[in-house]
Amino acid sequence: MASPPPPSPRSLNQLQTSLQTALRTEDYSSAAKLRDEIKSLYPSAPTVFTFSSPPLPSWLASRVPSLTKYDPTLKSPIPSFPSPTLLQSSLLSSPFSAVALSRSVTIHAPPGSGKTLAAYLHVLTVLDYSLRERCGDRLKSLTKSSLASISASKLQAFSSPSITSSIESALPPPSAIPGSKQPPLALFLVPTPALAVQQSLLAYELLGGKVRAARGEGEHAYDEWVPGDPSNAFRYEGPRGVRLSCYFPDDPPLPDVTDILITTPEGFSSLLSSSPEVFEEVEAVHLDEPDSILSPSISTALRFLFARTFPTVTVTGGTVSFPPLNSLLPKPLLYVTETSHTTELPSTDKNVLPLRGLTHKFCRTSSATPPTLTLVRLLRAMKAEDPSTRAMVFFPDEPALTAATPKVRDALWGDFKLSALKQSTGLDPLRSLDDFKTQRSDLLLLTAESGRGLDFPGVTDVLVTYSPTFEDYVHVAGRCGRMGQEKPGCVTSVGGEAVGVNVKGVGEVYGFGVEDVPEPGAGLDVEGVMKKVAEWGEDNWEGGEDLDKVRRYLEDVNKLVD
Ligand SMILES: Nc1ncnc2c1ncn2[C@@H]1O[C@H](COP(=O)(O)OP(=O)(O)OP(=O)(O)O)[C@@H](O)[C@H]1O
Repeated sequence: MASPPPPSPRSLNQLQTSLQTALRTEDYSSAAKLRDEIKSLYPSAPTVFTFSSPPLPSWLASRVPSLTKYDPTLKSPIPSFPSPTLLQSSLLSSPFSAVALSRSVTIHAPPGSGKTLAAYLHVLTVLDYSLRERCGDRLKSLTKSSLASISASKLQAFSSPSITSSIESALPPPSAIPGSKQPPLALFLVPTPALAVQQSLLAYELLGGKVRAARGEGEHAYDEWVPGDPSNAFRYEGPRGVRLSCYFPDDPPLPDVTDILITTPEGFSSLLSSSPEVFEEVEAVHLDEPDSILSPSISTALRFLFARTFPTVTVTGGTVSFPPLNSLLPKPLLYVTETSHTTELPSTDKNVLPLRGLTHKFCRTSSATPPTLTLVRLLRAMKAEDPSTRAMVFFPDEPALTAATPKVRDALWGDFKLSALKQSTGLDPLRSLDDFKTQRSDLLLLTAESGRGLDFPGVTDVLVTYSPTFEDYVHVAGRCGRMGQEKPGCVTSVGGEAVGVNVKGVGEVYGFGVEDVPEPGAGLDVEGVMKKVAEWGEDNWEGGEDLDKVRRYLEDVNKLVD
């Protein structure tokens, strides 16, 4: 059997994050070294150093670098997007304004490389004229009809962007817009409701909104409303009052005025059958992760839509099967990767991208130890070695996730704060996501399906408890080691022999080696300690720590062994 390939180089995501940190902290000598390292690894990659490059409308070019995000280790917010990633650079330096503005762009890059922002930049550039015209007309008609009576706060609410969603209540409700119907100009199709909400918040901020939240704890506490914050609405020059809607099946009807619709394939199908007129003015369509959203019926519906409204189509994917996509998309196509932009059709069916910079491990569970016990022991060992461990554990489906959650929560009490993302049965999936995102929890249990495309800061470890498809492995592994994270990511598969064979198979296709790690034991001589405790009596026992370990061992056996 072929020996495993050498370990991947330091991840591009990590290098770019370190470069942005060096620039922010004005450490220019490190910045120069990092820039040279990136250049030597990707000599032919097109580079654009700022968002102020020609294809972006000026309001968007100034908005993007002004947005800020929370970093738990710092007192004040830091820029979310100080400069383009290599992928965004590649898109910005491509002839997208000339070739692809009225056609399609496929953006294909590894997880965590900044595809989402790239897609929104592209779609908002395509919509620039129509959005400004629509929003400008709405404001004009409001001020004309009621300028004398309109209050400053009403005007402000009207000219701020808004999100309508049945599952997101953190933002103020949109003010009513009098007058005729204005159906969506853009349709975003994403795999899950959670991802739709996550993306709508990005779009909301790009379009002049600010997601207000008290962040941080103790000495790091601050309110995101910072006086003079460059991302506040006063400095925003783009279209005002854009209406975003996240729509899901069984939601109330879509608001009459919706400029941008973000939905799942199920939401799209349900709208298409109940009110097809909603799609009559669509100028731009974004398909996120085509491999997971394009069923035959969705493809047929989209083909019909493309033939009627001739939209520009933007596709983003970490894994992309090209033949079905190419037969669906309007021509000509532009293919953008981190290192190239080309109109040449990719020669392979699936463009395989390296999963750089991640460590991949396999822990084989013996038949004597239940997998959940091994999982718990692994997580404990990770936390003991590095208290900043933040982990995501993937289960094959919701029943397996639901069965494991209470056991893992009890067993790891005191080690981890746990959230579980149960898409269909959970009480509040968004609450779980928010807890993990804002670092109120440091362990998230979920399924590959519900975790598609979700972005969390600082995830050091991903644990996989089953044999995913090769594509799913790429997606779940890609939840750690993302842009914005300097710590390396580690993916550990836990299970029987078949799980090991599967992950090693993925490694052969994607070019990474898999390290075998031993199953963690109880960490003590249980029988020896029990014997001594029996001899000495519990009250006279002096090896206190060992006794605690024995107690924990017995608790684990009770809770985790079925
Ligand atoms: N220019 C930038 N500078 C700094 N951080 C960025 C930049 N662009 C994106 N990011 C951050 O990088 C992280 C990953 O981005 P994003 O979620 O777009 O990745 P992706 O390629 O869509 O991943 P996936 O395939 O998992 O969906 C996010 O936290 C995002 O905010």
